[in-house]
Amino acid sequence: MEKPRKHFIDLVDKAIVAANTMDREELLFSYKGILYPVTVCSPEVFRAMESLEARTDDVILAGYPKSGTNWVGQILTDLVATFEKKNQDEENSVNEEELQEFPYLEVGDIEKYERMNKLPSRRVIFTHLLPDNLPRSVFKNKAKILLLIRNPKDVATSFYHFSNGLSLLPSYETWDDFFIAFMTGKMPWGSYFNYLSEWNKHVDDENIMTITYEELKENRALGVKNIAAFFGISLTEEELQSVVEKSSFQSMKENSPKTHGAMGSILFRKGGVSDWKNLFNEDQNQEMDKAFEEHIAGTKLGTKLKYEVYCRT
Ligand SMILES: Nc1ncnc2c1ncn2[C@@H]1O[C@H](COP(=O)(O)OS(=O)(=O)O)[C@@H](OP(=O)(O)O)[C@H]1O
Repeated sequence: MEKPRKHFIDLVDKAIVAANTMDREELLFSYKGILYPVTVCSPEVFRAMESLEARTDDVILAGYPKSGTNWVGQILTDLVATFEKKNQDEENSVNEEELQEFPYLEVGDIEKYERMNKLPSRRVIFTHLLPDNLPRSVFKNKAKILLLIRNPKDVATSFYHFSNGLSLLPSYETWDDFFIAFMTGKMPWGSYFNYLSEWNKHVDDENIMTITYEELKENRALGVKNIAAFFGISLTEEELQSVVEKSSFQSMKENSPKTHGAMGSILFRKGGVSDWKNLFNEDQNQEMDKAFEEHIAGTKLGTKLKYEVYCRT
């Protein structure tokens, strides 16, 4: 990921230019009852996505927006690239530049999936989508999925700052306005509580591993090791250590002009745990605690989130 990701940066830059000419009300569209940004998604692309032929050796990262998908995505991309590099003979080596697609499955053009069907393994794919909105072949062909979740108060906090920083998303005059929209699911990619409930139905699938943002924060080296083992990526301690080092917040932020262009300074914001304490008032805390109790507490994903540790005052 050290090389500039031109395709990524170009796509985001074009979307920013388009969004700058639009009214706030025009920025999102609804597809199957869920909102998405018009500048990077479209119904035509969602329909074309069904033609993706998922493979058992695909490396899929699923995470709601702001749960750390760019972070874990970097870890996965680096793990796969390191593994492929040492296992590839020179003659069959492929030009990585030509192979690059925008890493988020649902972002691109209608021909993207036909191109992806021709890419060699292993493909690394990120997505913010609900399980039911993924191409059916993902579950049918038992592609491996790493499900990333983050405590809902920090997700909301991160989403608020991102919405106000990036013109692709509707901005909010106040945190209180954003909080209402978040709690009522009027967010791009839908409600986070619904996201957790829907993915919770798959949590026991043998091809799914769940990891939390907070556990990765606490022990990145262990997280990287577990992720590599789940995908059957066998690397030396030194190689793993290099992946760990390159995925520190500091290192990714410094490298972000090359990897993310203008969006980098907005995306790599604080990269920590508990920033929600700077925004939530007492009523909002109670409202989210109640929603968590109603929708997620007691489920496997709910337990994994350690709400008592990360979300109580
Ligand atoms: N290396 C590393 N370590 C720790 N945290 C990191 C890292 N990289 C990104 N981040 C933080 O992840 C948040 C962005 O989440 P996403 O990448 O899922 O955003 S997006 O929805 O795909 O735009 C966003 O969280 P906040 O800082 O709380 O806003 C990023 O800072």
